[in-house]
Amino acid sequence: MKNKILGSALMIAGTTIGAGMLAMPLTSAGMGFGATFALLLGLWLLLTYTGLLFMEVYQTAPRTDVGVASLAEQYFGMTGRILATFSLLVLLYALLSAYVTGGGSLLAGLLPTINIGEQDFTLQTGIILFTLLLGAFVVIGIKGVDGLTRVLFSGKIIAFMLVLLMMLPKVKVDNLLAIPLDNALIISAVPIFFTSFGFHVIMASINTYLEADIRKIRTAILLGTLIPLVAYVLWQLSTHGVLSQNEFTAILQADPSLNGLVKATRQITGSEILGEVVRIFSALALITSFLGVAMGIFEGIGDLLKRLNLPANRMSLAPLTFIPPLIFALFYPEGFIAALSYAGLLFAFYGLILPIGLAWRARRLHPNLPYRVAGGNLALVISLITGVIIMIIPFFIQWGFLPSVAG
Ligand SMILES: N[C@@H](Cc1ccccc1)C(=O)O
Repeated sequence: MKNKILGSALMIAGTTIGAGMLAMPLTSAGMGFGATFALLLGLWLLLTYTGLLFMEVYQTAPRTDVGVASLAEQYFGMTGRILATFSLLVLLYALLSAYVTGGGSLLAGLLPTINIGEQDFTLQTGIILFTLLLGAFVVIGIKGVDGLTRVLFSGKIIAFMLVLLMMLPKVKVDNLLAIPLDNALIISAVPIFFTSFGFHVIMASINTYLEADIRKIRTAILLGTLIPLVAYVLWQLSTHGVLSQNEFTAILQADPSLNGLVKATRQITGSEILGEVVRIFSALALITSFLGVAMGIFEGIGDLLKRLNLPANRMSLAPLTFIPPLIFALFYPEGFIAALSYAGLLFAFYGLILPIGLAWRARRLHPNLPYRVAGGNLALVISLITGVIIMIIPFFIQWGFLPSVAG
């Protein structure tokens, strides 16, 4: 029994820790550790809260194995179902695009320069190779992915420990005390930090797996979100503490990508090995998330095609899953952070506004549910306002009202 709770907590932590974590140092390079820490705590609280809201609403589901789209239909009719389904699919596509651009950038850093005519195609080659190699596992099926994930997940933990072990002793207090270059950067970074705490796309599976047992799910959510919080704080402590703000932002200006992070680590610490350990850790984090999200799209589109009575086999699903993110990545090979910001926009809907709406309705219709998340209407309203603000931030950055973050 205990095992299932722990397993669920690890699934939540595994889904949470991904590209967002890697993007964090890039986006927070200019905002100092203090503000970074406060932002981490606030967003952790917010997203744990909405995770619990999903669970509160699940108490009213007719069976233990209904998906979030069915819950949305139960409370908001067909419109609810369509909005939930499409926001989820577009969210997953945006995430996959981020993984492909990020993974491609890391892989390209290892390739020799590839020129076609005058043009440098190294990055594009990295992107295509990354997608083909890993996409193949997804197309072959869940068995291949399960095996690969186990190996990679252990590797990811070991690499992370190594990064911390090598970086924490080099932390300089002066670097941690650096004040933000511009206070508005803190607001610009919110969508990325927010997306880093996302896991809510697996709430339905967790509910089914733990047989809708509220106490178990609650423990799994709390533990599963605390692990990423601790990991993020330590990761930010090392990057902010080691990479001095001025040097780091200067290197990122020249190369605002994950490869830039690797370069900065190598140059500032003077350690070739540390740079490569950061590269390996980043690659493993991207690959494990890529596999999970790609499978999610594969299944989601499969369901959709079947509902529309269209053929759903591997040969039709593979291009539908991988071509859209590949097109994005080839057109915006440096769009790692941009793709994550789009993901943040959709996730603000799926992970905040949707559960708030569902809980609001559920509380009116079933006032005496055994479990209710603390905070009452005030918490619902504050979270809703935060969700709307998070959705607006990327537009404000685009219109020049807010400074843009690296990438
Ligand atoms: N938290 C994940 C992204 C994610 C967002 C929303 C839901 C699921 C996953 C990451 O950092 O990569």
